[in-house]
Amino acid sequence: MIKRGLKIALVQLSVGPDKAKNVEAAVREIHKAKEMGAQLVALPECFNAPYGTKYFSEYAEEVPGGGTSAALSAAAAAARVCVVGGSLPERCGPRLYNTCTVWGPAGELLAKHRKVHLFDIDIPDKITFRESDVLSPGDQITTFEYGGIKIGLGICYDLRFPEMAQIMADQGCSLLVYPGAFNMTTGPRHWEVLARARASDLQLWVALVSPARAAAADYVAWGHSLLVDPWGQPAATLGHEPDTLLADIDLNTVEEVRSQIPVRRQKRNDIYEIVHKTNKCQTD
Ligand SMILES: O=C(O)CCC(=O)C(=O)O
Repeated sequence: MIKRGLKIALVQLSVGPDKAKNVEAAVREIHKAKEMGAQLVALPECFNAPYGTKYFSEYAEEVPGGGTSAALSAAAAAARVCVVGGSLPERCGPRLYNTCTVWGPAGELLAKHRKVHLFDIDIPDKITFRESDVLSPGDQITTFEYGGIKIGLGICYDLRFPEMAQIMADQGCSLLVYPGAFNMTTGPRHWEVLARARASDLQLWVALVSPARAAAADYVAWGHSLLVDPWGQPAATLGHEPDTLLADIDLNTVEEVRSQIPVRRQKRNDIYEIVHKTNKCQTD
């Protein structure tokens, strides 16, 4: 069988308060990943700023147009790789978004995804977080093609919404990439199980990319960036230190699982259905 696929790198960056240093580190890791053979390099959620509602406005930039977008575009072009640029706080007029950009190997913007589901939770004595105090939600589902693979994008909390992943699978995705930063409460409980649920339900590859854990940060990320195969099995995983996961996405595995367990054809669309409502309002 001819091997069809893509070598991907998930870069578990250490993120601190110095934006320029964060972006420089990301660029350095993109080049290192390319040297290791990666064709697609993915960064974590909020990779250019500490994660927290009090930081979003200070670190926000126009996307594209800001310095971080320019640096990612230039790095993708110089390394000739596809870069899934984690996420960064985006400023658009009076609004702020949590936004992922994707850059092609000529430095072109291939996709832009604004986090659709904002992270608002309250677990007493553990974690209370309200992104919606400062961020606006995106209103579109985002997919793009690279290296013959259709890829779907979500950001962190988006992972909890199976309908969104289902629509991306229905649109032909074989890989879903979620830059994310789960925490020390929900990380150990849900990070891996959610990735495995999406992968096994939809019979596709799922990649989660976290920042490295920084014990002194206001928000302590769980780490454990992870790739799950279309059987729902972890194919590779990191600890919580800064590190890069390098792995092959094999498209044949998608077809193998889908033909051997044909749930996609066995769905009962006569009794249930998921509907994608395209939203024509987002203009920028
Ligand atoms: O869903 C979770 O438990 C964590 C989500 C999160 O940290 C985020 O959306 O940034």
